[in-house]
Amino acid sequence: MYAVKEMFYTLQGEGTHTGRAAVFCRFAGCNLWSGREQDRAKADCQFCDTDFVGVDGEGGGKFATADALADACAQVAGPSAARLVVLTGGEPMLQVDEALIDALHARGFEIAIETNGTLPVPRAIDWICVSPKAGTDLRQRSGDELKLVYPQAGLDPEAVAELAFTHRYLQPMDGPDAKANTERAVAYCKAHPGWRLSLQTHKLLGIP
Ligand SMILES: C[S@@+](CC[C@H](N)C(=O)[O-])C[C@H]1O[C@@H](n2cnc3c(N)ncnc32)[C@H](O)[C@@H]1O
Ligand SMILES: Nc1nc2[nH]cc(C(=O)O)c2c(=O)[nH]1
Ligand code: SF4
Ligand SMILES: [Mg+2]
Repeated sequence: MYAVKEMFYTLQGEGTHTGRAAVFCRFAGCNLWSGREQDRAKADCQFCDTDFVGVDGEGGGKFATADALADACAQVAGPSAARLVVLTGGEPMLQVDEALIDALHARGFEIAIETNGTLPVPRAIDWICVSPKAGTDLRQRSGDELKLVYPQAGLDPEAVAELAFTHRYLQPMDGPDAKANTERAVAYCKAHPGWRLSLQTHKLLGIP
């Protein structure tokens, strides 16, 4: 059984594939925060911008089998739509398994994942984006893109710069200090050109 908060068709807003049409499948639940506001201050990840609690969002629900969930992803995309699916959450690696990967591939999907890296990701996934969180145990230490939310107290970019990722991004932390965080991220990228800036362009556009 898979618990999905919401599923929607939009443009990837972040990272290398910014601007690419994709189905987003947002799994319910995370191992670094309950998702309840009253728990945020004591959570392992305190800056989350996402509601991943429950299965009540648009296109969300409980899916009994991998085939049922993959069929739903195909339906959200529509017949002529892009065959890219982004598995996110919450923390998708709490639920993603080989059966789902196979079922999505069988329907012609290229599979990308957005993960906090605390759980290993199967290499059968086509695009692995890891976004490490300060103070957590990073187990997925390689992949296609490293997307560090910046700044994070206790997690300097230098500490993860040598990990085996093809692309490295700083993504300004959204929230009350978004403007200052963006300025700091710009300055860091200028001083350390191995890092590029990732903006959350869907927020700028006002799309999901
Ligand atoms: C909501 S998370 C879900 C996937 C996974 N749990 C993770 O953290 O990577 C999706 C992406 O949004 C980023 N993100 C979450 N809150 C953010 C914020 N306040 N500002 C900028 N990026 C944020 C995460 O770091 C991650 O790259
Ligand atoms: N458009 C859009 N792009 C995204 N890239 C990563 C997202 C996420 O929440 O994982 C996200 C999202 O929520 N919307
Ligand atoms: S790990 Fe990801 S989903 Fe979980 S609380 Fe942090 S940003 Fe949100
Ligand atoms: Mg998001």
